[in-house]
Amino acid sequence: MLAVHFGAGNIGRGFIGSLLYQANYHTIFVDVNDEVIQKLNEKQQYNVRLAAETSKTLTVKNVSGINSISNPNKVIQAIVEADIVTTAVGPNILPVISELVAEGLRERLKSSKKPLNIIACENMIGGSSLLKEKVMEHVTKEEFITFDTMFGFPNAAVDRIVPNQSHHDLLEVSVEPYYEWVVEETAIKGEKPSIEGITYVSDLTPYIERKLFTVNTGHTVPAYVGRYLGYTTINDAMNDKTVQEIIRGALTESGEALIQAYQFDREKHQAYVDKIIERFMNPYISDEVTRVGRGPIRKLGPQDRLIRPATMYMDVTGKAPRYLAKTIAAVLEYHNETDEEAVKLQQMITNKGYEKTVQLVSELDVDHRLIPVVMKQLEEMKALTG
Ligand SMILES: NC(=O)c1ccc[n+]([C@@H]2O[C@H](COP(=O)([O-])OP(=O)(O)OC[C@H]3O[C@@H](n4cnc5c(N)ncnc54)[C@H](O)[C@@H]3O)[C@@H](O)[C@H]2O)c1
Ligand SMILES: O=P(O)(O)OC[C@@H](O)[C@@H](O)[C@H](O)[C@H](O)CO
Repeated sequence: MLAVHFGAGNIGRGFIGSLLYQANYHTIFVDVNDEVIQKLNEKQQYNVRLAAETSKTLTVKNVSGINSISNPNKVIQAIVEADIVTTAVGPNILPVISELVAEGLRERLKSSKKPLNIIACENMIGGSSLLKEKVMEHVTKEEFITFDTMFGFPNAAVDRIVPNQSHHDLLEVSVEPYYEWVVEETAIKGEKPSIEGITYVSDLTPYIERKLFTVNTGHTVPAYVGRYLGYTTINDAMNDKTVQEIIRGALTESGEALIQAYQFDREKHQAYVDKIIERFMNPYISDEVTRVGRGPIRKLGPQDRLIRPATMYMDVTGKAPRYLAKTIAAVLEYHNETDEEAVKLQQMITNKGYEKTVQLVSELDVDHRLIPVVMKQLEEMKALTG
């Protein structure tokens, strides 16, 4: 069995790659990082270490790599032979890989009648649907129906904290023990991939929203409020009383929105929140606030982890989401010269001001009630820290 996985980064190697190996796949990683690709081909294996009190190590074998810049034809051939295609490249890169995926699928149709599923494992709503939309932009009208019939793009939710790595061995990855991979069964074409660790569901929406608006919403608090307060790691930020108050408050607000939208059981949802806070405090993982805070413009997007739960909360309760607004205010104060989106956000703020910037990036109506709530929290935050 052959898996082609785009993105040999943290979650690619540390999560998807390890489950594929355990399900007896040979995984070809496709990446633009030549150093990682060369090492994968040289070693053909790597270690995944569980960051816990009793650390266990899994050696992931049967792996190789292709550099998609220097060897696009090899990627196309790999897609021809694949039994599954997965991605973990980041939401902004899905459009970038779409043409190559389309070429691979087109080539496959010349010699195979076997359906194929392409699963985007990204932190976003509708990741595989977006990839499908972008792939279809490279397909002719005549090809469209065949592509649509033969190739499934089931959406997915993936959860495992995999920080940036700094091991002597370039391929080694430390990961938290917890994981969850939920896939939309109804969009599968042909046989359902048998991979232990995947939970198939008929409607992914409650799962992806629960994950994104709890794990990722929660994560923004130690990242942005933590950075504002001068912390560099998530663990250190999580030990701060202000961060603890804001994370509990923000997750109560997003929780209320989710509970009312999907009729989640309150007690079970609270247990889910408590478990997540515990995961953020895992002393065996060191995660940087700049990794978790990367891409602040994406994170202020209309469907993403802050704006969407904040507007859902306002819609269901009629109240102002104080803690989510505080966190959005902290995003507006996020400075990081090495993060392109952070630089762009600050340039927008300099040119257009806070209010216009938040309105533009969140795509909220100019008179949306959330905007003054965020501005009020921003003022309070600045007054507190002088
Ligand atoms: N790290 C986590 O804790 C975690 C958990 C769940 C989901 N995710 C999601 O997984 C995705 C990847 O995150 P990550 O943390 O692994 O990031 P990462 O930066 O470690 O990995 C991304 C990889 O994609 C590669 N890449 C970039 N452009 C490419 C291209 N054109 N073709 C092929 N590969 C390309 C990069 O070189 C890199 O190796 C994101 O959507 C993220 O939100 C991450
Ligand atoms: O990957 P991002 O940039 O969307 O979000 C940063 C973190 O919140 C994220 O990577 C989490 O660690 C992960 O989603 C946990 O499952």
